[in-house]
Amino acid sequence: MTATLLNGNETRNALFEDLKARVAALPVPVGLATVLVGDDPGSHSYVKGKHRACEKVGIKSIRRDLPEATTQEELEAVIDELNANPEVTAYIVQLPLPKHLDAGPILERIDPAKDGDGLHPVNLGKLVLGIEAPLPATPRGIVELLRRYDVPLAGANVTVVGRGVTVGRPIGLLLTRRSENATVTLCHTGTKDLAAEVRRADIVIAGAGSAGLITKDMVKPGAAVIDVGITRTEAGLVGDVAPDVREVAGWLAPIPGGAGPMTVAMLLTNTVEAAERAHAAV
Ligand SMILES: Nc1nc(=O)c2c([nH]1)NC[C@@H]1CN(c3ccc(C(=O)N[C@@H](CCC(=O)O)C(=O)O)cc3)C=[N+]21
Repeated sequence: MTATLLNGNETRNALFEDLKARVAALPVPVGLATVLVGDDPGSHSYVKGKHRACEKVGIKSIRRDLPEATTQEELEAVIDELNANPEVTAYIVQLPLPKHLDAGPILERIDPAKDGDGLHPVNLGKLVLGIEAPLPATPRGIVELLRRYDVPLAGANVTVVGRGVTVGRPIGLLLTRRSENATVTLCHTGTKDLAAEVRRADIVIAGAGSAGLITKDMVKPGAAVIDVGITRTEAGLVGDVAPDVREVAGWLAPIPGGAGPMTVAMLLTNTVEAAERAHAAV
């Protein structure tokens, strides 16, 4: 028995079709901007993917590519410009920023209504409170992927590995909403017995960024396993989930082709929803 593939590429394509129709139905143009500082090859490749996605959906894409030597003040001025720019429905600042820049004040400066990532402090606060707002893109993509494949969520025991702000911290907030009703355990480097926590999970979400951390012996037969821990090596992308896990898992969202494409789909979904909200408000 080998795991059913949770196909993020196919699911993204289906979501793009839906978004394309929603963009076409809006009386106003929709625009997504990216801010990229420096020349990290990984970041360049991700940003390129986001612009390619915009093209497919009919969203105007706007790029602000800045040199490595950009100062905090210069970057803040770009944020202010994008906040004020009526062509920009939503945008993201590609992370990580170069070491001399302080990401916190930059991310807080983004207009929360234009937050493509759903990671602005105000929007994370709204998620805690259950108030509608842009949702964290990767967690939202994971929940959507599980739903599309009918992986049971209500009452499921979910073990999340990794407490990062983009995945591990917020995904529990999504999965424990009444509409999802899962029970969530958050594991991290201080967890006493990681193998035991993973072994009792119906769903494992691995976003620690530690290549091959989740091994076959740790996974309950039939469990759904979502790999979100990208490590770039000479040989290519490696996930947190060891390749032979597919022999025991019931479902597997791999790297590549799982949560990554879903993140891009949800960035665009947040953008279209921001346009729909802005339109409804006038
Ligand atoms: N402000 C910000 N927002 C982000 O959403 C953000 C970020 N910064 N910094 C970096 C991470 C990483 N990330 C990915 C998006 C898509 C794929 C993706 O589509 N991956 C393909 C493979 C792409 C490839 O081959 O490079 C896949 O998994 O199939 C992966 C990773 C978004 N991030």
